[in-house]
Amino acid sequence: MPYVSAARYGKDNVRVLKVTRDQSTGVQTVTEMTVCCLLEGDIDTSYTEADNGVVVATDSIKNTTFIMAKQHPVNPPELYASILGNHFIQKYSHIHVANVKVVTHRWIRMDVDGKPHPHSFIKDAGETRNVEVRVSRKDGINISSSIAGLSVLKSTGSAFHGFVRDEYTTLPETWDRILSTDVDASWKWSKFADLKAVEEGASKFDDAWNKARNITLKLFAEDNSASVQNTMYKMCEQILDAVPETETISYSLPNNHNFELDLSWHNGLQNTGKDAEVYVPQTCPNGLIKCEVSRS
Ligand SMILES: O=c1[nH]c(=O)c2[nH]c(=O)[nH]c2[nH]1
Repeated sequence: MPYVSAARYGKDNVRVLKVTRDQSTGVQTVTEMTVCCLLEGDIDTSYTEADNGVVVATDSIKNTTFIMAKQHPVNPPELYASILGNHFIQKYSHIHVANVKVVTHRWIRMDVDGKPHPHSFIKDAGETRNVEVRVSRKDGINISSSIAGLSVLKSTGSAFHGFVRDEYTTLPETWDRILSTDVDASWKWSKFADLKAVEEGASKFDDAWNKARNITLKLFAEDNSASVQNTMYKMCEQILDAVPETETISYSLPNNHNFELDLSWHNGLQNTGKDAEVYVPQTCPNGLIKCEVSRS
C-alpha cells in the first residue's frame, strides 16, 4: 500500500518590498525580499483523499507573508522568517513545521554629491543575503544564514599544482593564475528553543553576516591560495572562530575559469605564461568545490 512519506506545500516567489520611514530625519530604508514558505503537518489526506479541509490555501500563505511584513520587522531576515514560520504552527494545530526561505536583495543607499541620499538606492544585483528557517513544534527553530552570488576575482595570488597526474591529465600546473568565483557561504546556527530565543539573539544575525562577508573577502584577497579547497577551508575555520553560536559553515564555490590564449599565430604575439594579458572567460564547464566544516 503506498503512503505519503514526505509532503510540504506553500507559496514560493512571494516578492515583498518594505519601506520604513524615519519621520524625524526623513531618511527612508527599503528591504526587498523573495519569500518561500512551505508547510508540513497532518496534511496527508489532502493528497490521498482530496481532503482540502486540512489545507491552508497557498494564497492565504502569501497573504500572511505580507501581513507579517507589515506587522513585524523584516530585519534581520532570520527574525522575520522565524516570526512568519512561528505564526503557522501557532495558528493551525495540525501544522507542525514551517519552512521559510527569505532571499534579501541588496538595495544599497545611493551617494549623491558624496552624501548618502535619504530615499534613493542602487541594486547590487548579483549578491543576496539568504536565510532558511525551519520552525518546528517538536524541534524548535533551526536557522541557516547565507551569502549567495557574491562574485569575486583576483588576478594573481592563486596557484594550483601537485595534483594527480596520469593518462587523463592535460591541465598544466600553475604557480600564478586568475581565481574567480561566485561565493555561496552559509552558516548554521545552534538550535533556538523558540521564537523568544531568536528575538533575544536578533542582534547577532547582522553581526555574523558582516563577519562572514568580511572574512570571505579578506581571505579571498590576501590568501596565497594553494587551491580553492584550501582557501575555503580557511574561511570556514575563521567564521567558526568569529561566530561562536554557529555549528557548521559551508561553502560552495564554482571555479570560473579564465583561459590563457595563444596568439603566437599572429606575428609571434606573446600572450601566454609571463606574457599573458588577454584571457578568455569561460561560461562552462566550471569546477565546483564544496565543503562543510563543523566544530569537533
Ligand atoms: O583550486 C582548484 N581545485 C581543483 O580541484 C581544481 N581542479 C582543476 O582542474 N583546477 C582546480 N583548482
